[in-house]
Amino acid sequence: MNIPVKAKSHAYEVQISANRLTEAVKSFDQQLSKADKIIVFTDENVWRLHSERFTAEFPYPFKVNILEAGEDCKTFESFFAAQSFLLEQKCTRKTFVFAFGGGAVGDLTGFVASTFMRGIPFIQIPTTILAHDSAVGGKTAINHPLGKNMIGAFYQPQGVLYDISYLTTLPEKEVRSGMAEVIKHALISDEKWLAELMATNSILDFSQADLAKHLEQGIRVKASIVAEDEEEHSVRKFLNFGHTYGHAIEAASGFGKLAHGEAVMIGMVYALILSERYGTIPATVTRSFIEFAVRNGYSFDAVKQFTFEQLLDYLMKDKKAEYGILQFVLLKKIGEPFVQQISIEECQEIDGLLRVLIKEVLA
Ligand SMILES: NC(=O)c1ccc[n+]([C@@H]2O[C@H](COP(=O)([O-])OP(=O)(O)OC[C@H]3O[C@@H](n4cnc5c(N)ncnc54)[C@H](O)[C@@H]3O)[C@@H](O)[C@H]2O)c1
Ligand SMILES: O=C(O)C(=O)C[C@@H](O)[C@H](O)[C@H](O)COP(=O)(O)O
Ligand SMILES: [Zn+2]
Repeated sequence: MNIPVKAKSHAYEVQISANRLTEAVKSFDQQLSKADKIIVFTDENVWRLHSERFTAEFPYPFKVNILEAGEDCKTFESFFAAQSFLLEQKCTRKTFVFAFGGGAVGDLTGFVASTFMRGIPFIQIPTTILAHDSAVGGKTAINHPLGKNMIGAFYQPQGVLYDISYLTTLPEKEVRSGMAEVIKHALISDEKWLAELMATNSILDFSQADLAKHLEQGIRVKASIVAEDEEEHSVRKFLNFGHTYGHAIEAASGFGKLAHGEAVMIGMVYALILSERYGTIPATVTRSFIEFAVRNGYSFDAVKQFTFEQLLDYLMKDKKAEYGILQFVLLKKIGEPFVQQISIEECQEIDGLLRVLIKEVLA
């Protein structure tokens, strides 16, 4: 199954398959056979679990750069070390880079590729559910201690080779994190799809076929938005649903403590409460959404660990903010996102409502 991503700067495909990595990589033979070097970036966990299989399946000689796992690889230090690695390996503009891992590996690798000698080609080989989102659309970045994804570039991969048979080793926490972005794609695009997800007994143990169906649907939502607005001037903001408050919680917790999707889930509840006020989302929907989240093991404990004042500095660094005013992605109804400016006073009020609601639902 190939899904086209017609980004303005560069069109490419997401190839979704199972147990077909060799064929997928070979589909780039024309470019790869001309490369002077092929470098694979991965992380310590992915490499521990999959190096043998990957090496057997990858059809070209390559050198590997093993990164620290998780957000620890999205740092200035890791960026610098990765550039040093490429220089030490005598890489040039004829070098091709692969990102074999989750969103953290993909974000770091993409940013390194975008800046090494002002840009060398890279391909994403995602290994997490979450990466159905992160590997597509060309947002690349590292974190700054003061804020999430603060330094980065829009830089599209040459392709995305999503062999979902590599997902079977994911721990439950990462399945949950990844499914949060699937739920986000449903919330911003399709009421029926969201209802189907919410009616599922557990979203953590889909069969491979059902999971593939949801991932494909999520990728289609993302691809069509990116085709319309690659650099987030308009509709791409919708993909940030739940991220303004979510990123603040994620950054305040210390990168890597909460998985990205776990934080986004909290942020999506915050955005739903705002959507009751500015859209037509009934309060009952927000409540059943929290119940659905709790049923599937999402935790809201992180909210209690911070005061609104502690979150505010991070909130204000949201990249959608304009002239010091925060912009939230909200829903008129499920599947109909829009962007709304919200004052700091109102943000604080909603933060209070979120805390009360969580307490009530969990009681
Ligand atoms: N660029 C984008 O558009 C975009 C979109 C969403 C999220 N993101 C970013 O992506 C990152 C989150 O991505 P993620 O959740 O994939 O995280 P990740 O890359 O940190 O992976 C999560 C954990 O799972 C492990 N892992 C990866 N694949 C595995 C496998 N197959 N089996 C077992 N363990 C495996 C990793 O080693 C890591 O410990 C965040 O930094 C977030 O900001 C970017
Ligand atoms: O692709 C996008 O656009 C997104 O916003 C997808 C998000 O899921 C992702 O977490 C993204 O990295 C957030 O971007 P940021 O600009 O808020 O850092
Ligand atoms: Zn995200």
